[in-house]
Amino acid sequence: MNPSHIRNFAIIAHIDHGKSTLADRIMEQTQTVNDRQSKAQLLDDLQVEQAHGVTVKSRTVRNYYRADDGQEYEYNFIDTPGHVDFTYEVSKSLAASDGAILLVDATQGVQAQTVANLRLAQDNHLVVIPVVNKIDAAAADVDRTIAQIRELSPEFADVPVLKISAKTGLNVHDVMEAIHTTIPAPVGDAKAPLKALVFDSQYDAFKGIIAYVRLVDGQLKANDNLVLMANQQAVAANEIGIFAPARVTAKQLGVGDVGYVVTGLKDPQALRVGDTLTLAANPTETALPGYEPAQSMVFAGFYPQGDHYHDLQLAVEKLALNDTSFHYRPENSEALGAGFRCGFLGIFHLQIIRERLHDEYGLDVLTTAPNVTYRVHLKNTEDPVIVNNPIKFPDYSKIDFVEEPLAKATITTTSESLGPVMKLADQHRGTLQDMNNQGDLVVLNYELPFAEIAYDFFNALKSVSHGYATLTTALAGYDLADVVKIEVHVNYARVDALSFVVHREDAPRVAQELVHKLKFVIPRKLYPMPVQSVVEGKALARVDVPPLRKNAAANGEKKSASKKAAQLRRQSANKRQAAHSDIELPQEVFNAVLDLEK
Ligand SMILES: Nc1nc2c(ncn2[C@@H]2O[C@H](COP(=O)(O)OP(=O)(O)OP(=O)(O)O)[C@@H](O)[C@H]2O)c(=O)[nH]1
Repeated sequence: MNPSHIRNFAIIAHIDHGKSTLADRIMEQTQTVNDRQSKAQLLDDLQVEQAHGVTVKSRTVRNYYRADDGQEYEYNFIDTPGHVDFTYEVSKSLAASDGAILLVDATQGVQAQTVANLRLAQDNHLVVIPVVNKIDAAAADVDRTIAQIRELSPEFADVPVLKISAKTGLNVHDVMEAIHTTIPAPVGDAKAPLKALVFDSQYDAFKGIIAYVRLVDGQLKANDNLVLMANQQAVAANEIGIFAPARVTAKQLGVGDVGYVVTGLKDPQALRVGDTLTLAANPTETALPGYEPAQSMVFAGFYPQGDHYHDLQLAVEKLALNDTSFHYRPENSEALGAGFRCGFLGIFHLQIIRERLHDEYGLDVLTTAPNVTYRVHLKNTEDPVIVNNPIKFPDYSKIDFVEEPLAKATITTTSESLGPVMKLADQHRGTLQDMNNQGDLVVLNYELPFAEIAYDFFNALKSVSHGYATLTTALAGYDLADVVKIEVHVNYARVDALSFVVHREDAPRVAQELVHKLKFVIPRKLYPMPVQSVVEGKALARVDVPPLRKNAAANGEKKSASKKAAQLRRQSANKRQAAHSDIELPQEVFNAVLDLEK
């Protein structure tokens, strides 16, 4: 299609404000999907997405729209995730778009993520169409929401704000029209050498790596010989096509088109999102700017259960290709053997990756307690040691001082919950930087240690604010931290995979809580086993895991024969387990560490 009739746009919004619902309506109105395909949510097809009701991966779909002016337009839209952990996915989608629809729920008004996503869109110089959604809902306050939108940015001061219900379809037609009248057509040179941005990728079991591309200049034809500019990797365009929303093959893609290339590459490391694809025979001179790689904020160990190391290796490689903000590298633990140290954008991201391993690869992994990256300065050395695995935390006698990452956290909340929210931030060592009002909401800027928000801060925030407060975070640098490593010894032997780092003042309390939790989850042996929390060489807390029950056959209690037999069976099962390895570490043991109030 002529580029003047193409529109590439993203839909951005706060979580649950209705992006996926609007995407479904757009596909219906353009007959991209027929009724038979029309499930409740067409786009959120990952199992994790349906389970949590949130979008995790961005999606791309091409639609053809016959506009009121009689012309046909090609609408490529990219549905984006709304959860704070997935901002990186949003910025990738925006780099492939020329405009964005900013959706605001009329029952909730402007929220923190609305503001954050609008900033991202403005950073990418996108034209933004403001839209109020859910006007059908009883609790909708349309006028207030419009007033809030106008306050958000001078560019909204006197543009029309559309009022729709994505659920009923009311006024969605106005959005369809605004897209071609407001968002600019892509600009590019069809005669120049091919220049295509790889903005996402996916691993297909049969076809290998599939690159999602947006063409900037030139043309791309099936069977072209291509090259990835970052590492000069050769790529054969075995198959090219578009998303409708499933993949549909095409013969050629032109300026402004969004589509896919089946690269034939099998090694998940071979392709980096953000790279530029060009023709091998006639390459473009300069690559596109690409993106900064996402920075992992939270780390945890993944270990296979049973004999599945290689399955886990393949699975994490493929997941990392599909989700470029997920990082991994091999690591070893004395207690658990070979596994991976994985980096995530946040705890919710960790949870999603675990669930995807389960749903998409049938793998259940043991997950060690998450932690942030510490900079440990040793005595008599210049450069700090970077530690993102507590096992590697240096011995306290060698440490001069430690620094931990600080987060700049922006909390948006209602004035009613201001008190409890500030108290919570205080309890988590937050320092208030500034505070201002945005309509009926209060925006608080805090600096607080990343470790404090890495665990359950978000859930606690939701609970003290009755679900209203939202949070966005960014790395603000590093700061001195008085932290210590807690080691767990079971039966006088250190279990390395259970080590974690806490603030010194919390150590005595956490050490006590931990051993009491472990008492009930460490599998029992025939003899009592001491469990100790050790900090800087001293045992701060101890409990004894009681031995397995007395021998059922030998005890003198009067019991019916069948009860005795059942008890014997249970007991021999326990014995078999105990004989297996010295100390077994089921996930519950790690959960005891995960659930601690640190
Ligand atoms: N009443 C009403 N409910 C709506 C409307 N649009 C969406 N919803 C509901 O709002 C909820 C969230 O909608 P989604 O489309 O899943 O929201 P989303 O923004 O895609 O959410 P994430 O993918 O999690 O970021 C769903 O229960 C929808 O049925 C609307 O116009 N009116």
